[in-house]
Amino acid sequence: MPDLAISTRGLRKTYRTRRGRTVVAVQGLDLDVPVGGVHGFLGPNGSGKTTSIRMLLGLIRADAGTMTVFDRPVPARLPEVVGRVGAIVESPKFFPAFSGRKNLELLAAAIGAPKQRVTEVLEQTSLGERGKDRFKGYSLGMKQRLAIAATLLKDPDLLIFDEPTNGLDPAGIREIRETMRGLGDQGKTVLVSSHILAEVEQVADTVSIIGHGRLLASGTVAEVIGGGTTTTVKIGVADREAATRVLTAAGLVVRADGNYLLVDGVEHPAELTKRLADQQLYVNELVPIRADLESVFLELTAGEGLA
Ligand SMILES: Nc1ncnc2c1ncn2[C@@H]1O[C@H](COP(=O)(O)OP(=O)(O)OP(=O)(O)O)[C@@H](O)[C@H]1O
Repeated sequence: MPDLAISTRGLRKTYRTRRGRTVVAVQGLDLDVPVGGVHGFLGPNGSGKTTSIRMLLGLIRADAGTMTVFDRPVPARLPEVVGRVGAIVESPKFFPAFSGRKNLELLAAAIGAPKQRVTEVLEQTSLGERGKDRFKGYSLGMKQRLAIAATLLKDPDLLIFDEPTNGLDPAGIREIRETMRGLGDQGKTVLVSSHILAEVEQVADTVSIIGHGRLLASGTVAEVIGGGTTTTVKIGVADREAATRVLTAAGLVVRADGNYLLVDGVEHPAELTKRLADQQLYVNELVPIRADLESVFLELTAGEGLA
């Protein structure tokens, strides 16, 4: 077993809504995050990611279960490790009229971080040149990177980012991804939650997939992809609409891809061609696509999280 930055066992949290309804947000979550590298914490909206992160950070109390951060039971011994943890759970507040650098200098002074750290963290988040510009002129991606820079001030070993790319354009998403990859490569542990697999697949070393507050799969990206028994195939067929109807009725997930169809969850491609041929629909091209995390995710979380 590798060294773990985070470990939870049987973690559980129930909310009571104002109308008296009970919502089980996290139900018996077992999560292991190895030390070093980027770990994707993945699940559909409402699957319990934010709730789990808030419990780990001691922001809300768990109903049951155990958690450790760097082998210390939390929340009991959180004070011993809190200095090694940086998190962005909600967007921090910065002064709009001050530059990014000035904002960071104020924060550094408040937490007792050396002033030269500010230059380092601006570099680490590729904000170096724009550090002297006013915060209010920053793009959303730059604001988010400044938030990451702020968490880096105290040089934490574990960084926790809850949906850091929400609302960003593709360029902003790429910048955040590169920042996370850089941190992982330096030996930091980065836990990043997301409901969008494509974003995390490219950057994560290991992943945990959750649904309805429970662990559905975990391991290296290759292990999780390899664990699926089915694959995605790309097919060319003249009447795509009719083919979609036939395949959907057979329980397969069909997506349009230009003049082709992508069919997820295929066990035997031959069966698919036979099914279509039975309806006088003839496949003129069939290419098995490497199983990707997206199709594994869709399979694992089918029907999950739509509370
Ligand atoms: N304060 C609360 N009171 C009542 N129910 C809540 C509260 N916070 C979260 N929930 C419910 O708990 C479940 C898990 O929510 P949570 O925010 O942890 O999921 P998530 O995976 O982070 O989703 P998202 O990606 O949408 O943030 C959802 O059904 C949500 O509606």
